[in-house]
Amino acid sequence: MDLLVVDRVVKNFGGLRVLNQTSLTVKKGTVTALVGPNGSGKSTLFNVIYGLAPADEGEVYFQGKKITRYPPYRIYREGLALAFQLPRLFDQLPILDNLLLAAPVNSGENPIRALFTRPRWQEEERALARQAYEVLELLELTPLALRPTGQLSGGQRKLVEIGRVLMAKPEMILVDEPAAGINPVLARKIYATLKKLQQEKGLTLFIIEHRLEVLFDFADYVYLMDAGRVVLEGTPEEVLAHPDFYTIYAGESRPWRVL
Ligand SMILES: Nc1ncnc2c1ncn2[C@@H]1O[C@H](COP(=O)(O)OP(=O)(O)OP(=O)(O)O)[C@@H](O)[C@H]1O
Repeated sequence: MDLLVVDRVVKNFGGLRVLNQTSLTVKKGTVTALVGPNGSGKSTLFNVIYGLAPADEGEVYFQGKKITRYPPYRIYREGLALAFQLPRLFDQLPILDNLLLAAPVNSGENPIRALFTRPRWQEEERALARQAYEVLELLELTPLALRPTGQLSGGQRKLVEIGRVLMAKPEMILVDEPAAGINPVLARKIYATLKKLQQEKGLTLFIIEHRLEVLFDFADYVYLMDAGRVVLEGTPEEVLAHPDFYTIYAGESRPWRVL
């Protein structure tokens, strides 16, 4: 089943056409990769999908519903979340609090209602704490739960950002460069965690990444973008074996591929 459908999307910035009739689909329960040279339009496509930049033409559908001109908060409520490349976290607060603050609004936050519905919001708070600890466990961050988020490494911050997004129990997450600036061992750990989310929680992941040597070991399907268009697609093996892949992607032959 196609969870996300991008249909002939056009996005212009001034005189520059950044997305040029971009079309692709993401199947439910897959890890799908979006790769391409710098400036090919990958992040712009994520911004259009997530409602941060309105499309000039074309449509975006999520679970069969047209979401093209929805604002981000409505898209989030529909079950599609974006994990930012530079995590937006409260550095003074512990990891646990960052997760609790990311949870959808609950009845205890309205002081008048809270006065009359105490048992209910207390139970909600307990359920949220249980959920936050489940997320921490899944990301193997439990020992750091009470550590101020500002003290974490870049890779750990990315995991907390993914945890923050998981608190909304999304169907699908757009992840922009989870391994950027991260050492190879931690990059692999982040991808192993993402794969675990797919396998254990049935999550669908759509990931932009330049670290192909890590990404392609975990992806089920790959789209290669160039100048605002999808120019190649298939399994990682099919895409890597295509004679044009390296020319389009890097303009040279496999310097980064560890065989
Ligand atoms: N808000 C904006 N205003 C003007 N131009 C923009 C804006 N956002 C992106 N662009 C331009 O759109 C083009 C595509 O940018 P985008 O960030 O989508 O590419 P990308 O494929 O994600 O690149 P990278 O791999 O380097 O992150 C670039 O030429 C960029 O300068």
